[in-house]
Amino acid sequence: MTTHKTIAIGGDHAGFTYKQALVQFLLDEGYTVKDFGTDTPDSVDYPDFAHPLADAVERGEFDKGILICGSANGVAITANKHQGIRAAICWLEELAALARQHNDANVACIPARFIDIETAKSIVNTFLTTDFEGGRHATRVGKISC
Ligand SMILES: O=C(CO)[C@H](O)[C@H](O)[C@H](O)COP(=O)(O)O
Repeated sequence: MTTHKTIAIGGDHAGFTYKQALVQFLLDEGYTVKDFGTDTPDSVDYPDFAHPLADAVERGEFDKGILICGSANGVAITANKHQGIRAAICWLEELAALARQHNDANVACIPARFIDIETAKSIVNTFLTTDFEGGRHATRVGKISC
């Protein structure tokens, strides 16, 4: 269970089934969730879903974002085009923790074709329950935007 947090989630067809499972997982954990789609397993283009989610997270409408595609590369590349987004590809729980602790990541990108759904749930949980460490890391994060 968590303090009430609002989560944006989205992805392409390769992430569809994982997105559906993760939405239910997040709701069961007590989060408020907005699903940015896609809404079917039919082939789509990941930027069409990653950009609107990144815009909304960048505007502060959500505490964190979760993006899912086959390798996570496409959604990460797209989301990181947004100045206010720090999107990290997370295929291990430890990488999700470090993305929060050291990089203050606000979007986790999940490679649906390379991990199982229970690992994906654990990664998302770790990402959403790990705090930024600040200190020396805050100095570095402050230098990211050009
Ligand atoms: O951008 C990607 C590759 O890094 C994503 O993993 C997409 O999900 C993938 O390209 C979709 O591939 P498909 O053959 O069109 O299903």
